[in-house]
Amino acid sequence: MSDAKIITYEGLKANNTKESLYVLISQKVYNVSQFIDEHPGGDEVILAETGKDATEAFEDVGHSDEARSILKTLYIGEFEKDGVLKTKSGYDSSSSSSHAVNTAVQQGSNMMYFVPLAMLGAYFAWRYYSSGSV
Ligand code: HEM
Repeated sequence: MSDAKIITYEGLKANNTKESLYVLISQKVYNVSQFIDEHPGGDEVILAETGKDATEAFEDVGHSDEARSILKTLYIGEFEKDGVLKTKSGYDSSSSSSHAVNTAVQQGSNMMYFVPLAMLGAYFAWRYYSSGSV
């Protein structure tokens, strides 16, 4: 892909009109202007990601292979290698917020152990009491 068009951070930000709406997914840039009206998930969710790195938003939804093949038809070019989005401090704040998400997920998985254990405990307590009374 040596002849791929390179889109800079500024280019990504500048193409934010109805005619050319660029989103960044996995270091590739896509023009979604023709697609947003047809998006099954609605235009707002994509509009919220234009000019930004939409990789997480796109992957979190668990888009189908069909969605990925549509994506290919919208391809514009590659995002500049050390694009500001990856290195600028502005990006750090979003990565620290994703750290918060990771922590929440870890806490969530602790709960995943706790809840079945609590239910098991409740079950044995119930068995203990009900066997005593019968
Ligand atoms: C620009 C690239 C995108 C393409 C080509 C695309 C394509 C699609 C397609 C084809 C579907 C139907 C279900 C499927 O096949 O997976 C879908 C659903 C959906 N998309 Fe996207 N999408 C894009 C970006 C996004 C972004 C950035 C978000 C942000 C959160 C998003 C949120 C959703 C949601 C929530 C649904 C589920 C809608 C529902 O089932 O009610 N999509 N998308």
